[in-house]
Amino acid sequence: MIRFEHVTKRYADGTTAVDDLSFEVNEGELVTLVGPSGCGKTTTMKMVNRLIEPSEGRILLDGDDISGIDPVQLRRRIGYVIQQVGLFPHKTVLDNTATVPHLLGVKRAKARERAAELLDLVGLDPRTFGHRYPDQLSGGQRQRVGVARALAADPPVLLMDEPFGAVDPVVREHLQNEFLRLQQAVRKTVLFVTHDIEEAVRLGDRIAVYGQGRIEQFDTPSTVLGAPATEYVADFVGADRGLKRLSVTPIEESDLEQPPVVHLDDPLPAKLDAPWAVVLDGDNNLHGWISAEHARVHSGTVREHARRMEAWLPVGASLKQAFATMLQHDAGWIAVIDEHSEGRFLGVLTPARLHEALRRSTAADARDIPRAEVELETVTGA
Ligand SMILES: Nc1ncnc2c1ncn2[C@@H]1O[C@H](COP(=O)(O)OP(=O)(O)OP(=O)(O)O)[C@@H](O)[C@H]1O
Repeated sequence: MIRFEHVTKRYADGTTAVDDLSFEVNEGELVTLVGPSGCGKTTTMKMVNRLIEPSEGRILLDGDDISGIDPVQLRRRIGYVIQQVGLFPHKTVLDNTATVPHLLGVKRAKARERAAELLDLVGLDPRTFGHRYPDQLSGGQRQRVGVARALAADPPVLLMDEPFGAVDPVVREHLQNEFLRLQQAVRKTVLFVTHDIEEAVRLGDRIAVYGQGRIEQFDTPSTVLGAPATEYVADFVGADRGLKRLSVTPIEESDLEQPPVVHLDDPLPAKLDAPWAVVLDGDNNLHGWISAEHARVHSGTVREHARRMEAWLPVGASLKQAFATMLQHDAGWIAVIDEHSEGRFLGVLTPARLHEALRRSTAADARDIPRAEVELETVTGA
């Protein structure tokens, strides 16, 4: 979708901001460009919409060399979101959002209708916010308007330059989560510049870690964290990269342990093969749990004695969420369910399994093979 071929940018004063850069962003993919200040991220991005022209090499958009596309035409295919949102101060939020489609010839009423939908999509109720002016919004709300406006012309490509850089960390995380949800719905091809490695790994399908004018590693967040290509990348992602990995590694079904299971209408079991059993209802959905000791000394049905289970997560949630849930509920294990089939119980995740999952995913990423096919022994060297 976006392809850089040996692109170099030298500024007039001799600064080489980008040096022989080649990489490709696939359709519908979100790639984050991350690196320290001055490493060439913004220069890279601005060459895509021809705000900056490369000195050497070429950039292709959907197979077309962009140097042959009229910049105005080109920018219609590319939404652009920057930190200083650049909203028109004298226009309402609704009109700010409707500006581009209106310029492109969409009738004003239709453009406003579309703008209202987009504001809704980015979490701003158009009835509350549509008629406000930019200075009547918080920083986070202004950023959302910026995103809505960039999406208004429905461009296939979005360029985002530190769009959430100016808001406090809590709002920032909120905006990031909203943006991820939005991206799942709209599936744009996104280049996202940030100097924050946390933001890069949270948002990126793949991340490009920049050194001076060059990409040091271009890979999935879990591979960059699990197997940094160079010392520089290892340093940049930080000594706590193991912790960061938790947040980008999902719980998979193959990670789960199968404990003893009883059903609500069963009589209390006199003996269990484990200190506890998971309790399911008639549809095999999670109900709760029961301890073996309790079952041994009482009588009646499971229903009368089962305890509710608070510590559960859907499959696909991150290992970090799993760890947090264990801590929050002071639980030695958590139940994992399939949200897509009305909460069917899939198994449990224990701390040992969590640890295995993390190690297995590092090894799989490093060797580019599916996680389920990696044996733990081959990782630990046992
Ligand atoms: N117009 C210019 N003329 C000369 N040098 C420039 C110009 N614009 C940028 N540079 C230099 O090019 C290098 C890359 O700048 P760029 O803005 O792409 O970095 P960046 O990674 O986006 O940094 P930041 O995170 O601070 O925005 C820097 O050394 C910068 O000083």
